[in-house]
Amino acid sequence: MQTKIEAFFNSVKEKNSNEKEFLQAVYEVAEIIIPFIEAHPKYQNKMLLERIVEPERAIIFRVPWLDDSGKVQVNRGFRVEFNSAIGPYKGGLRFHPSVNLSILKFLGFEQVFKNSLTTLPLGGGKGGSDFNPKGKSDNEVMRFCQSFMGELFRHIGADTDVPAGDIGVGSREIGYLFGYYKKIKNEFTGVLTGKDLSYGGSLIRPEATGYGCVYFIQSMLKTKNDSIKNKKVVISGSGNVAQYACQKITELGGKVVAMSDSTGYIYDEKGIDAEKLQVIMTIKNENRGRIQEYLDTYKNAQFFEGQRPWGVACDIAIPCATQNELNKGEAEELVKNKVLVVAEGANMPTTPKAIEILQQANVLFAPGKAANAGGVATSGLEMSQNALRYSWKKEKVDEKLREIMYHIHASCEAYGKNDAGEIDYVKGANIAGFVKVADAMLAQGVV
Ligand SMILES: NC(=O)C1=CN([C@@H]2O[C@H](COP(=O)(O)OP(=O)(O)OC[C@H]3O[C@@H](n4cnc5c(N)ncnc54)[C@H](O)[C@@H]3O)[C@@H](O)[C@H]2O)C=CC1
Ligand SMILES: O=C(O)CCC(=O)C(=O)O
Repeated sequence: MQTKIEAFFNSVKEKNSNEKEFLQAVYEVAEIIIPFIEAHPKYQNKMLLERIVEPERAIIFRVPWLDDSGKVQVNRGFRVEFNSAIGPYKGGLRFHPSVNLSILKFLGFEQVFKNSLTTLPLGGGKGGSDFNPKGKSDNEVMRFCQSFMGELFRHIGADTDVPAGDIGVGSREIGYLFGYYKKIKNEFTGVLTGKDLSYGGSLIRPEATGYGCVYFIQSMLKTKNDSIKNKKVVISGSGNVAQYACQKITELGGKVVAMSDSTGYIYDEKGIDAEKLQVIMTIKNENRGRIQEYLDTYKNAQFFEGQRPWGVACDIAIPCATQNELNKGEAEELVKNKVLVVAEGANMPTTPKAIEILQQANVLFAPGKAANAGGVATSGLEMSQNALRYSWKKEKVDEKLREIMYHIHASCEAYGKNDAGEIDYVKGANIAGFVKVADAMLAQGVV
C-alpha cells in the first residue's frame, strides 16, 4: 500500500518523468507539506499541493541571433510562470548551456516558497536559455538578449512578471534586456530588477543574496550563542552570490579560505580578505576569467583543478555555485571536519542524501529558499522604489534586508522547532512558505 506521499509523488512523476531536478525539489517539499496538510483540516481536500506543482504557464520559444561572423545561431528560451497567488511572477533568468525545462521548473517551484518567505507580495517564476555567455563578445551577448526579449516582452510587465538575473545573467545582460524592452514597448517601468543604479536599480541589490545569506547564518549561530567571528569559511562559486557572501563574512570577522568555479577551487590559508576579493571580482566580473588566475597575484595560494572545496576543514560551508554540488560523501567529509553550519547560497546545491547526513549530525543546515531569499527580497524592494519613482539610501535597503532575513529565520523557527528545541530549517521554511501561498489560493477560489 502506497503512503500518501508516495501516491502524490508517483502521480507527479508520471506527468514529469524526464524532469529529475524538478522531481527532486517537489519530493523535498511534499514529504514535509503532506503531513502538515494531514494535520490541518483547513488545507485538506482542496488539491492545494497538486495545484502548486503545476506551473500556471510555461513558455518555450526560439531565440535566433547572429554571431560576430554573421552566422545564424539558435537557442531555446523559456519562462516558467509558476504561481501568482501572492503577487506578480518573480524570479531570475539563467543563461547556461545546461538550462532545460526541468531545471527551470525546479527553480520556479522553489521560488514560489522562497518569495512567500520574504513577506513581500511576490509570486514565483523562473526563466532563461541554454545560451552560454562565456566566450561570447559583448555584441553577441547584446544581439542574443535583444532576440530573447523580442519574444519575452509579450509575457512580462511590472505588474505581471518581473524577471531578474541568475547564473550567467548579471548587470550587462539585464541592461541589454531592459534597453530592448523599453524600445519595443515604449515604456519605462520596473519590468526587470537587478538594473544598474543609473536607470532604476536599487542600492544593495548586487550584494543582497550573499549578504542576506550571511545575515541568516548570524541568526542560526545566535541560537547557539555563537557568532561568525574567527570562523573558518569555505565558499563554492566565485560569482555574484559567492563574492558578496565572502565580503560580508570578512567584514564580520570570519576568514574565507576557499572559493571555486567550474574548473576547480583555490585555497588561501591566510584568508581571502577585502583586497584579495577585489582581485577575484576583477578576474570574474571584468576579465570573465578563471579562478586559477588568483594565483598570478597570490602565489602562496593553491589551485585544485577539477575539484570541489568541501574537503577543506571549516566551521561554515556556503555552497554558492549550482544545484547538486555537495553530495553525500562531501557532507560526510564536512561532518568529519566538524562543520557547524551549511547554508545554501545557491538553489538546491545540497543533494537529499547530503542533507540527511548533515541533519543527522546536528549541523545547522539552511535550505536555499530561506538562506538565499535576500536577493529576491531586495528585488522586491527595487520594485517598490521603481513604483514610487524614488531611490532609498544604501543603509535603508540594507536595514530592510536584515529585517527580512531575521524574519525568515523567525518563521523557520516558528514552524520548524521540535520538542528538543532544535530547529529543522528545511521543515520550517517549507511550511512557512506554503502557508501564505495556500491561504491566498484558498481565498481566491479555484483559478
Ligand atoms: N544572483 C542572485 O541574486 C541569486 C542567485 N541564486 C543562486 O545562486 C547560485 C549562483 O548564482 P550567481 O552567483 O548569481 O551566478 P553567477 O553566474 O554570478 O556565478 C555562478 C558561479 O557558479 C559557478 N558554477 C556554475 N556552474 C558550476 C558548476 N557546474 N560547478 C562549479 N561551479 C559552477 C560559476 O563558475 C560561478 O562562479 C545559483 O544557484 C543561483 O540560482 C539564488 C538566489 C539569488
Ligand atoms: O531577484 C530576483 O527576482 C531573482 C532571484 C532569483 O532568481 C532567486 O532567488 O533564485
